[in-house]
Order: sequence, then structure tokens, then C-alpha cells
Amino acid sequence: MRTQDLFHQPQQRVAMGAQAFMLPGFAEPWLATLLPALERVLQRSPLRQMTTRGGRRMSVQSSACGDVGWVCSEFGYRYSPIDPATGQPWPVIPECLLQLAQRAADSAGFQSFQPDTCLINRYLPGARMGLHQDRDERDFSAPIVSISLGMPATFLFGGHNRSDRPARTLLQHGDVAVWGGVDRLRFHGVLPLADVPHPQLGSQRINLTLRRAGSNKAD
Ligand SMILES: O=C(O)CCC(=O)C(=O)O
Ligand SMILES: [Fe+2]
Repeated sequence: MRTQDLFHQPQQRVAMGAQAFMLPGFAEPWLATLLPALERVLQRSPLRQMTTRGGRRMSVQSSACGDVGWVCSEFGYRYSPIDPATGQPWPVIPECLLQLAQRAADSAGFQSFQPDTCLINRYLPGARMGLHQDRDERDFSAPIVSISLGMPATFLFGGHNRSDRPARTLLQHGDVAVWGGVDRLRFHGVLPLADVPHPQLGSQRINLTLRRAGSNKAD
């Protein structure tokens, strides 16, 4: 735990936009329960490399938990109630992860966040995520809560046009980023990861993004 938690000082918020914040170390009190819970999820729905609509393999490995999971293939992007890799429903979102996401959303000014899906992305050194908008959800009223674990990454937070120059924010183990409202559709991405092994998780970064997909979107 960082000293700020020990003395119960108000959590620091770093503004990335009017309704976008980075909450440094916010996930730390949950990590001891979150990491084993995440392992159990990944035993049931293992990480896999998906192929984009353009036919290219994504550089991250992905899985999901929740009522639906985000899947992509050469046929496009969608939320599905079934994990295509196992033919089974996705694992449920672990209680501690749900609680962490709701508390982080609250701290960023988004009350009553009810996520129904969590995308799990694993970055090995060199993996990246190009600038994109998160717009496969059925409505954009709920925020995105993004939890970073393991190796540090440079997060790019741009504007509403792909060409808007993005700001850079370092995301480290335990940091949580939340964006919604007027900032919900801003372009964002992650620079290629440098190999700076994390003491506990080694040469990987795991990012968890909790969202409200809206189950009607699922097929
Ligand atoms: O890895 C990150 O920090 C961002 C991931 C992301 O943008 C996404 O999964 O849509
Ligand atoms: Fe995204």
C-alpha cells in the first residue's frame, strides 16, 4: 500500500479531461484478491490472440468475463454471451473486480456503474494498441473503467478525431483510468510496451476494462 492509503488521505485524481481521470494506485487494496481471481477466470476462458476485421492478428492476447465478452474476427466486432474458444458462457466477473470498478467509477463522478463485461488484454513486450474509440457498446452513458496490472505502459488519450494529438499518461501496476460522459468517445491507445519486468507479474502487462455493453447488443 502507498502511504496515501495508510493515512486515509483523499485519493489523488489526475484529470485527463472534464470527465476523464487517472486514479493512481487506486486498485492496490484489491490486488491480493484480484490477482488470484483473475487467474481463475483465465483458467476457464484462456487468453487468445484475435484477428481484426482487416485480417491482422492483434498484438495483445485477450479474454473476457461477464454476461457478454467482446470478440473480434475477420467478420467484425461484437459482444457475445458465449466464449467462441470454449463454446461456454464467459466466467462471471469476480465480486472484488466488480466492487473495485464501481468504487473507481464513483471516485470519477460516475455513480451506479453496473458493468456487464470485462475485457482482459495481455501485453507482452512490443505489444501495442493503436488509437481507437470504444464504440461497440449499446449506449455510451456508462463510463469505461480501465485497470492496469504488471509492466508500465504509456496510455495515449486523444480527442474526438483520430488526428487530434493525444496526451500521454503513464499507467503503472494498480493505476485505474476512468473516462465517460463528454469524454466517453475520445480516441485512445497504448504505445508499444518496453520490457521492464514487473517484480510480481514479470514481463507482461494486463489491462482490465469494465464496461456496460448492454446485453441486447449480444447475439
Ligand atoms: O490497455 C489499455 O490501457 C487500454 C485498452 C483499451 O483501450 C481497450 O481495451 O479498448
Ligand atoms: Fe479502448
